[in-house]
Amino acid sequence: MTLKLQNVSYSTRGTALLDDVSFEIHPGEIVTIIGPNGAGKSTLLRVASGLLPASAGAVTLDSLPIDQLSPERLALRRAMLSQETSAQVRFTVEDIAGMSVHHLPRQRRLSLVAAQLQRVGLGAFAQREITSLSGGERQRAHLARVLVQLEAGLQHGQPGLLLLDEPISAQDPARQEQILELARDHTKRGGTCLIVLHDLNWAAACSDHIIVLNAGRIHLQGAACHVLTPEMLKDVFGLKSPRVRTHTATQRPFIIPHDVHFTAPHIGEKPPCTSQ
Ligand SMILES: Nc1ncnc2c1ncn2[C@@H]1O[C@H](COP(=O)(O)OP(=O)(O)OP(=O)(O)O)[C@@H](O)[C@H]1O
Repeated sequence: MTLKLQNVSYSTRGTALLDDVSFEIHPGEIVTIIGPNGAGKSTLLRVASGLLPASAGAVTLDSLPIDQLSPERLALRRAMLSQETSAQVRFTVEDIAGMSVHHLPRQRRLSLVAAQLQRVGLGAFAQREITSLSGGERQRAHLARVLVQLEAGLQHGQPGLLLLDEPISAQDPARQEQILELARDHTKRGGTCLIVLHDLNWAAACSDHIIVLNAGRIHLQGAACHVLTPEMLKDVFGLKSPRVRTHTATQRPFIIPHDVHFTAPHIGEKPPCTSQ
């Protein structure tokens, strides 16, 4: 599934939240969007998913204008994990994960749900109420729902578009790795993936292409090594003294976000890492 945005803008109540955004994602690729709070990342994901209509420009999925796809056809082609995964209602985890495929025969639905709950580490949680889960578990229950939707769509054609808005924000380090591996598995099968990430080192590690969004506009886009520079980190994120190194094994950049400015006031009383 190829996603293409051409000169896309989005405004609401006279405020421009996205301005002239263009990029493409092809099957097999992970593209990440990074940018400061309020840059427009979630808005961009919603416009790319067809949940919000672009005010100007075009969004297409395999050359089809997204606003011409019925909700049913759209649901077979793309699935999105939103940033907000709070739950007030007393659904079970199994109910949540199966929400997008309630129209399928029961056995088929349950087997799809069981497989995806297993993949996100919630195999034993199917009958738990969603309200009883921790924040990280709840986020993974919703991820299972998204994966179920994509698996169901697979029966009707090629692997779809996976849109993830901060999918690792509530996860411990091992789960962060696991979730980004699930995204990579999706692209290895020919799927397409667009992810919003705040963790710049994970963005460096997992992306084929990075889009830096600032104040609704694309500031820069390209490979991690071209995008994640000290200049960009200062200009866009306002970091005072970022350092960028290159991982010797992967040749990808990694960022040390702060230097002596952050630690200096605390130095003096006790060195942080002395042996006993
Ligand atoms: N309905 C709306 N009306 C007015 N402003 C809005 C509306 N929705 C979002 N905004 C504003 O648009 C900007 C972009 O919001 P968005 O949620 O896309 O940012 P983001 O980059 O995802 O931020 P974060 O990193 O904090 O999640 C924010 O300043 C937000 O307050």
